[in-house]
Amino acid sequence: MSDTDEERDSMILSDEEKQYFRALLAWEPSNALTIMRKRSAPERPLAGRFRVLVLGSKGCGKTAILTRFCKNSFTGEGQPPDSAYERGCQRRIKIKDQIYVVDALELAPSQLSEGHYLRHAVAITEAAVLAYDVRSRDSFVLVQELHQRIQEALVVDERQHYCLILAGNKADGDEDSREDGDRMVTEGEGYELASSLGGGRTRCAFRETSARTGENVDNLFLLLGAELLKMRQLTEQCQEQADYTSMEATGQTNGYGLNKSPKKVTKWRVWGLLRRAFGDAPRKTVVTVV
Ligand SMILES: Nc1nc2c(ncn2[C@@H]2O[C@H](COP(=O)(O)OP(=O)(O)OP(=O)(O)O)[C@@H](O)[C@H]2O)c(=O)[nH]1
Repeated sequence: MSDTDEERDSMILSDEEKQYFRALLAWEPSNALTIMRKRSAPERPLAGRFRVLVLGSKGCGKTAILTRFCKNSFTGEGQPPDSAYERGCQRRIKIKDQIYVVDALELAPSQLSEGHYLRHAVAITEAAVLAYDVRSRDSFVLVQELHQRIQEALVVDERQHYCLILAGNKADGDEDSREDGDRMVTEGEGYELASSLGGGRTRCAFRETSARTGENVDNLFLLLGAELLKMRQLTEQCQEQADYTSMEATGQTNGYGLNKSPKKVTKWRVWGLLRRAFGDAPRKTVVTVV
């Protein structure tokens, strides 16, 4: 490969972009202490880490969701967001008595217009919160586009997993208040979209959230975390099965006929396992909407 090809393949990033992704990849607890929500639980060894993207249209409440998740506060409707959380935050969560760190990263809508940003962000994360504003039809439409673009950004790797959760934010209109009249997307439409993003036997769900009241905000990340653990376990099992089948096949090449090499047989068996677990997910990736 020539230098020019290499340059084309690699991302050309501005200093600010480099800083952003570097911070994202090397975010150590010491850096995050100032912005991490203080927990009273004693320090325990980490069982793992989840890297989660938070995407959505301008003003749908991405920073507010992160501020609620990491600091358990809300700056107030119409107020500028807490700048400490504009690009992401980090927080520990507990799943089945184990402690995990969530690295949550926000991509600004301006960054979404540049394809390489989203591609790179998807490549270094395992899951995304697709947020929309229940008072904005446009934000709901954008979420569908984002889903499509994430699919395109996912690397062609049969073992890669990527989980999604839909979040219909600002679902805090009081029945008697003006806000409820502002709602443009019903809860039913949210459920419908979530199931269309899944399909087959893939579990489809979504949550309506409110960064203002805190409703379901923690749940978004807990659900994603639990789903990622399941996906990791499944990937591991598939890998083990693939290794085993590969070894088996190497010793019995005669049994597979002319058109099926041991490698192909292994590939099909792995696919069989994934399909059995998740139904007819897209061919290239396993995308789960929890
Ligand atoms: N009522 C209500 N207002 C919210 C909620 N979440 C965010 N807001 C308000 O919506 C506005 C935009 O919130 P942000 O968190 O800045 O939205 P964002 O998606 O990060 O915006 P960009 O970074 O510009 O893309 C702010 O005025 C928030 O106070 C919510 O759950 N309920």
